[in-house]
Amino acid sequence: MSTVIEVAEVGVRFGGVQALSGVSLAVRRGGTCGVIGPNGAGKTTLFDVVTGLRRPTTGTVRLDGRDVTGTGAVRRSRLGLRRTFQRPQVFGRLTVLDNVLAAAEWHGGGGGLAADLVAWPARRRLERERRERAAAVLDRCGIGDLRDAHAADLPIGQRRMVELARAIVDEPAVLLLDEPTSGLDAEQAALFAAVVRDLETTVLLVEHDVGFVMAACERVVVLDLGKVIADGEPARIREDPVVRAAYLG
Ligand SMILES: Nc1ncnc2c1ncn2[C@@H]1O[C@H](COP(=O)(O)OP(=O)(O)OP(=O)(O)O)[C@@H](O)[C@H]1O
Repeated sequence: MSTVIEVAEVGVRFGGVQALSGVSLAVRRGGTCGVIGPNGAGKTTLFDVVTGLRRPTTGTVRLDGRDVTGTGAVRRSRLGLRRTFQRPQVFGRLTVLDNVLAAAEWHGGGGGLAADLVAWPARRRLERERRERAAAVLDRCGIGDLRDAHAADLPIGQRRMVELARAIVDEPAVLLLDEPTSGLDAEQAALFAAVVRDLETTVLLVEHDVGFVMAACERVVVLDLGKVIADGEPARIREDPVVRAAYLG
């Protein structure tokens, strides 16, 4: 099984603070990996390095075998990387369905008015398929009945589900989730974990809620003081004495 996300010997230094040192991890195609660790462990910094918001001081990042260490966030998104944010980013004035449609790529092509007229039936079919795809994703995320609501009127938990629907509607190659459960109630968190587990996408997530990470991820990496102190299956991580001492207590 090939590796899609590969972080090799990454170090990040902020002045006198070594936020990450010698961090390596690899996520296989279709795998779901969660990163946990106490406050200040370096989770956000690692996330920013993978999304392209921060260039590491040392080490390399590869996406699907391609070295992207010096590649910006926009270009990484063109390579099929999508992310969500700690505060959900949605268009408040648009309906829930339109939020997802705005994120769903339009494969109908350009060509102006003449091309529009000639290709009209085919484009109408593509548009219908796109709407069906968007509606199906909303159902999957448990917000199908909210399709006509304005995103701004929704509580944060539902807005987070809208953001997830937007992120997965095009079945991205790689999905990064930053603190996905903040604002979710227990039922929404369970649904979120189930949706993420069923994705064929390769997923890396950073999260405080250890229970969620154990439920949603097949792999867990534990950071402490900028270093990987454990990396393995949830059951093993839960029992790991080093992790218990540093973090789980
Ligand atoms: N821009 C910055 N300038 C200086 N130091 C920083 C910067 N960003 C992070 N740090 C430091 O790097 C270390 C790792 O921070 P980071 O935010 O990555 O940890 P974290 O695990 O995400 O923490 P939290 O769980 O609190 O969000 C901390 O010591 C932090 O103070």
